[in-house]
Amino acid sequence: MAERLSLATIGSLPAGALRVDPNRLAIGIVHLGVGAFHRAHQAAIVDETIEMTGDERWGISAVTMRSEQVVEQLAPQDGLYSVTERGAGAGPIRVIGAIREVLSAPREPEAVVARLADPAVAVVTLTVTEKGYRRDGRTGGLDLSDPGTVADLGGAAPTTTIGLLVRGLDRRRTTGAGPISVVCCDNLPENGVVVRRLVADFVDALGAADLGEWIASNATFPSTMVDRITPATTADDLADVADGLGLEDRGAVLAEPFRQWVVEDDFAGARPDWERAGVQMVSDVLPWESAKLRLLNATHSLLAYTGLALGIGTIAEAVSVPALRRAAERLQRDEVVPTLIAPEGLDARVYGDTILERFRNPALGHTTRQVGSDGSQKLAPRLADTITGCLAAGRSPRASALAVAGWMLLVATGAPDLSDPLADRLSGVTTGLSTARDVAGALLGQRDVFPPALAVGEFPSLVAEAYDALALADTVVLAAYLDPEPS
Ligand SMILES: NC(=O)c1ccc[n+]([C@@H]2O[C@H](COP(=O)([O-])OP(=O)(O)OC[C@H]3O[C@@H](n4cnc5c(N)ncnc54)[C@H](O)[C@@H]3O)[C@@H](O)[C@H]2O)c1
Ligand SMILES: O=P(O)(O)OC[C@@H](O)[C@@H](O)[C@H](O)[C@H](O)CO
Repeated sequence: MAERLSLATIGSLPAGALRVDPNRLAIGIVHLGVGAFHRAHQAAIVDETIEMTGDERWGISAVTMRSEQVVEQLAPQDGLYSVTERGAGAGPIRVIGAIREVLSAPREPEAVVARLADPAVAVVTLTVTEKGYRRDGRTGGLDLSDPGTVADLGGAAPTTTIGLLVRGLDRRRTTGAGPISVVCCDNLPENGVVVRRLVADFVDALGAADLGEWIASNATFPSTMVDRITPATTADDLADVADGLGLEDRGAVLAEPFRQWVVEDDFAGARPDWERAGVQMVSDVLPWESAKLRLLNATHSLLAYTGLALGIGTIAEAVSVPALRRAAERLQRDEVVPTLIAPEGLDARVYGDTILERFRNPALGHTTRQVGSDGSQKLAPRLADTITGCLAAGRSPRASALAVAGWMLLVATGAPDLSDPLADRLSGVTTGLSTARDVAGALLGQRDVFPPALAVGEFPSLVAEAYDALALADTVVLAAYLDPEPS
């Protein structure tokens, strides 16, 4: 059994794997939600920025919001872990030194609040998944009936993302710790605007006007577009990494070589010189976010749900099935591209093609099940603008309807378990319904999942048609659904 990666064993690492000296770094960033994606994306970019600039203020305090597993993975390793790139153009393995502390919000909330209020901390980043924000799907604001939020508002030790964040902001206010920038890195449209609103909703519900004024003058919430396909690490991956590294690394992550981070340049205080590591600082992120969510994430969801319906395990396998590839191309070329305002200089069709190429990466093993999780939180942000745009332009959004139908089929049949926070209620909604039209009508009518515009007009019938085609699990039928004979 190989020794474990830690500060004590870095002397055995392959030459050049660790590029910054972890012992020299101060903590300047708090990250909430230290999952695989943060480790492969923001933390890796921070590490590279420190290497390129020599600015040692930006070590990361990484906070787990729920599971202790990541603490068990990273704390015995002094925060060190490796990033392995997989696929064409993969670079050498890199050990990341940027994470300098690992905290557990459920176990030590006061330590997290104290770190958020540390005057040396100027940036908070977040990847807590779409459901981690506890929004009311109908209004987009904070769900004030959520039990965790209710408890946080009542003054309990905070357990929710927004409750914890607000407690930290309040501590900064009362201690004069200085301005701070809150940088959401979850796949949500206008993610900075979303988090600003949720924080404001929480502060309003507290009735804390002073805090609200302090936040307005001292905190910013830049929106960001984040991109790097990062599957969950498997036991086989860990064994491969140990072979390459010569040390056991239980915190290892694997990702595609591609990565992109577009950040709204609206910071309240200092920030790392991320541009040196290729980050795009822009005045308006929205076109970038829309293009990515509507072309990449929506196509991902389409392949995940149709793939699951056909019993296909990975995205790379799904995109190689001709009928599913046709569905992906149809979604991108016929439904998204004509209804999207692309960022200046981006050819949306070429962007879509490169995304499909990335999905084909056979070395990633990104499962349809992982991509398909939490569908009730993801479908509308990824597809609603495309569907309404097509309907307004007289286009038939057949591929978008297929993605929605695929999700509905899984909800109605209950298999596999996709860990959706609304799973129980939604499967109850479909109990006893026997026709696709009834299932489509009932689920499209869920106001916290879909906007009202999708429940009227031709869209429900299209979803029902797609549902029937997909339920047969026959690629010939699917192909005929996607490209019907002209009547
Ligand atoms: N994995 C990717 O390819 C990728 C790419 C771009 C963006 N993202 C964004 O990052 C998010 C996390 O992805 P990941 O791959 O790190 O997933 P992960 O499962 O490895 O980590 C999820 C993190 O979110 C936290 N979390 C989950 N539910 C929560 C809740 N209800 N409240 C608070 N925290 C909660 C977990 O504790 C964990 O730290 C995604 O949901 C997405 O928004 C992921
Ligand atoms: O991470 P989620 O759960 O929001 O979505 C699943 C995938 O679509 C997503 O993680 C992509 O891999 C990622 O957004 C690529 O940058």
